[in-house]
Amino acid sequence: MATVSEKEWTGFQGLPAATQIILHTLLAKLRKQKVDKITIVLLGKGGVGKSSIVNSLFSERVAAVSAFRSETLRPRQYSRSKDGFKLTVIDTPGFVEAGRVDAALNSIRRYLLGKTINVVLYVDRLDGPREDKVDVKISRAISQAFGPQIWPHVIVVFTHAEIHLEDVTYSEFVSRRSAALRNIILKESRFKTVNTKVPFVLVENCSRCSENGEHEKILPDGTVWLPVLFEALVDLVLGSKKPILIDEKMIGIPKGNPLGSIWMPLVLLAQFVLIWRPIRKAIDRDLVEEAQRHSP
Ligand SMILES: Nc1nc2c(ncn2[C@@H]2O[C@H](COP(=O)(O)OP(=O)(O)OP(=O)(O)O)[C@@H](O)[C@H]2O)c(=O)[nH]1
Repeated sequence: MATVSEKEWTGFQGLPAATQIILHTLLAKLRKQKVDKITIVLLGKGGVGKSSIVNSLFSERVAAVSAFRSETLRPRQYSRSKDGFKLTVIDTPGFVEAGRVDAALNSIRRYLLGKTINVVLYVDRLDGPREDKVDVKISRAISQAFGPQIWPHVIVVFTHAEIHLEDVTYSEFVSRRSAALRNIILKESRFKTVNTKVPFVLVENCSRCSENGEHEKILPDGTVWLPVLFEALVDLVLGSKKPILIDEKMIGIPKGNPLGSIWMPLVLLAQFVLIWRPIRKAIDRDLVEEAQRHSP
């Protein structure tokens, strides 16, 4: 059973004033379109910063984070409300172990069954070596687990985005990394909507991240990333992407065994012809013989 906590979005007040102004504008935009709630699901490998994103989004330490062990052993749902708007974030355990997609993905999709979501944040680290083969497996697994229709709801989030490079500029590095992952997603997802690009956002969750004069966290190129993340969320939600219901049809969890329902009458008929009819005949024969033996 998931832990559900729904509280006032108090962390909002702790955000830098400039960020609050942008978020107020975004909330007004949502209100205008009569959107009073957004549900986000975080997916990705273990230790890439999913729980830290929950904390960054709420600007409050709601999810446990550890550098040494996985704190999210099962999906957990957090909600915060502000001025009639409710933000729900579902944190999930990493589903890739030693480069392989593991059973955690199955438990995640079962947890999500019956839930309506707006956005999936597919999280990976920007730093570190590229693992195209693993990215292929993850993209394929997400498509198989939720169906290709999930992809228009996905934003790729690269964490650990405060990196300092020597041989290449920051923007070049970011565009190479994002293009590589996007291409993999487009190829593996069977998501072929023309002109659709999977959006991506850069995030730096570290509390020691560089700041601008307004105390907003910034990336090496000066981007204030938290408002950019919220803008991407709102753009996706308002960009005619209706919320998606994770139902049995979508995730392919069968209600029963269809093969069983086709074959069962034949199995019963075969049992009747091959087993019960001969037994019944033998019993009738025995009864006749028994009656003949006892007759005078
Ligand atoms: N420098 C830096 N550290 C980060 C960032 N995001 C997360 N971390 C650190 O990475 C470690 C793992 O972060 P989590 O948020 O627990 O990662 P997770 O994906 O939720 O991990 P699981 O629970 O194993 O799935 C923690 O020590 C975080 O402080 C980031 O953007 N930059």
